[in-house]
Amino acid sequence: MRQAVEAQVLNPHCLRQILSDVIEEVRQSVSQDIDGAEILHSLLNAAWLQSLLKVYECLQRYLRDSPAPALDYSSGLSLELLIDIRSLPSCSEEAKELYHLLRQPHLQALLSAHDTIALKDYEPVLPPMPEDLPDDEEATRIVCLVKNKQPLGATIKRNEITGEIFIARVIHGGLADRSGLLHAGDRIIEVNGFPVDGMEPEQVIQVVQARSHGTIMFKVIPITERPVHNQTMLYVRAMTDYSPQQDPAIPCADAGMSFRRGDILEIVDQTDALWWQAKKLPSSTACAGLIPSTNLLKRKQREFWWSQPYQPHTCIQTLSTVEEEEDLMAIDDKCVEADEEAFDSEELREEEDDFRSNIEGIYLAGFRRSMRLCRRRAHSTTQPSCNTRCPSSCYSALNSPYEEVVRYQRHSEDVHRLIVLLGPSGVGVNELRRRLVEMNPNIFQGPVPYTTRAPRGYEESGREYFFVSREVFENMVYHNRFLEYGEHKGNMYGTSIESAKEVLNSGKICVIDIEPNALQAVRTHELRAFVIYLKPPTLERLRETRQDSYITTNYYVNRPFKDEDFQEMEEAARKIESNYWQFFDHVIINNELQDSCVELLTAVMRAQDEPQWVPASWIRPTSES
Ligand SMILES: Nc1ncnc2c1ncn2[C@@H]1O[C@H](COP(=O)(O)OP(=O)(O)OP(=O)(O)O)[C@@H](O)[C@H]1O
Repeated sequence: MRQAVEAQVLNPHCLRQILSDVIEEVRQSVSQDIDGAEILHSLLNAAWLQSLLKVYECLQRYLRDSPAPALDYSSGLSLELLIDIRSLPSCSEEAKELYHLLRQPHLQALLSAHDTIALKDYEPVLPPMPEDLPDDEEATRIVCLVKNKQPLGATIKRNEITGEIFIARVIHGGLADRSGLLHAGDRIIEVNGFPVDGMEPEQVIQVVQARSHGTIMFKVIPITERPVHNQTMLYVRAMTDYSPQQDPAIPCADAGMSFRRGDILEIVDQTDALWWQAKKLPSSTACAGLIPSTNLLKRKQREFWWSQPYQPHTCIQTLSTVEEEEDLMAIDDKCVEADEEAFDSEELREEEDDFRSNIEGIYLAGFRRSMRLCRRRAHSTTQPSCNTRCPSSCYSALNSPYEEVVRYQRHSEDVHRLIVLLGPSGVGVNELRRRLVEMNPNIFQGPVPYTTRAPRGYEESGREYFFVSREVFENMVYHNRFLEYGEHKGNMYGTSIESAKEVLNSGKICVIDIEPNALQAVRTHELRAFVIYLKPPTLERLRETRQDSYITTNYYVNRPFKDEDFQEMEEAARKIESNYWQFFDHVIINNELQDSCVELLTAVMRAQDEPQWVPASWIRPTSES
């Protein structure tokens, strides 16, 4: 067998046959459960290997046949033909088709490429090798790079004692990297014939940039031992904004990459402890950019905290301060305290509103006004008590500037992902949630909330609410069983984790709306929340679209929107976005109601059926989560 194989290898056309024989043999090993056979089988079966073999066969055939071009002026010939056909007094259908084909830009490009190869007219012509090369060829290397519009893709540094210039890093996917000839640690002796020892790095760059195109010749002493790096693929979600142009510490601002909170980054190189290389996804460029490492960014964030009052413009933007958070809550507290009695006079209308949540015998739980009003004063479980439920996963996302993410595709037999809607008060969260549930109550459902208030005559426990005693409610709070809860007119209201899980376990898609500060409670391994942010449109569009809409305020059950309401909504949206944008999986600008409904439905179905980026800890839960 071995001899036969060796004989056949000489004949490249048989390679594919040999490969398929080997695959067959390995397949038998797979069925015998032999260790490693499965990996080998999938490797040998890979489409790229088959393609590679085809290319190899073509090249072999080329070597054997040594084809020569029949002519080297096919573009000119095609032009002559076009002129001839056009000058014909009348032409056949075939001639017309030929004329049409020859005029196609793709065919003209192909003919032009053919002529270039036939004439061996290769660009650019590299300069001749310098004559004064040292005898020891290993000691120096001459590298000629052809410069195009792309930057060189390497940064340099100077040894302050010796004045020698070294390549500090090679940017992944850049010109230098793709050449495979320059490496971090190589010492540069000359650039385009100029000795660079003793020069400042900026002067060296000027020499490099002096030629905007053509070739750049480096004489380098290659680093003797190149470190071997086993780079692992890492994807992260940025939890902060970063701008290299505003970062004085970056080694080369032009090589830096800016990003915004929520951007997904592919980290392609972590060899440097301070500066990583990354690409923003979806990426259209092969070249990576420099970004600060986790440790460096954390350090910058700490420095930012200390210098905040004095340094308004900075390269990073961190999460909100505690004061800002309190400010968001303070407006509601003031309003409620100012006119607590106004609610009593609206009691009847509140009940009427309750009835609207019953369509054709189906009760839509969780849309009650009392529940909505109480949430404005809500205390999120994430504040004091989350520590016991998710000690690291809740806070790590807030503390770490990058959150590791993985691509997750829900299996059809898995429970659905929790759908979370949030937005500034009045933007339309309830309206859209209600419309979604009403669209198909057999698919979409909200969780049944808990309350300590007494049931009314028509209410049933487990339908509108779970009616529990204050003692039971407080016990649930103590055990972190609420995603969020609050108090309204002396009664407690809350949405429990179990209520949401119950809907999910029944096979339905659970749709809830929460206040932003409860976000960390839903971003867990078990709920795998998909967060949809409803953003208000411009003030102008709000005025136009909300003419027949009503706002639920702390004073009035329903009243038309005023301009101040729209301004407050915009302001609240701005604060939510500046604090929580990185957690949004999808953003809907709630402009036209009908369009928003369609977009919501599409996003919800995509969340369930298409791959999404989710925190890696959801898929590889740590012992704490
Ligand atoms: N795109 C829209 N165009 C016109 N009116 C809308 C639109 N979206 C919502 N509305 C209306 O705006 C009003 C407020 O909406 P909704 O009650 O859903 O607000 P919300 O975001 O739930 O705020 P809150 O939690 O304070 O009640 C309702 O009358 C609703 O019908």
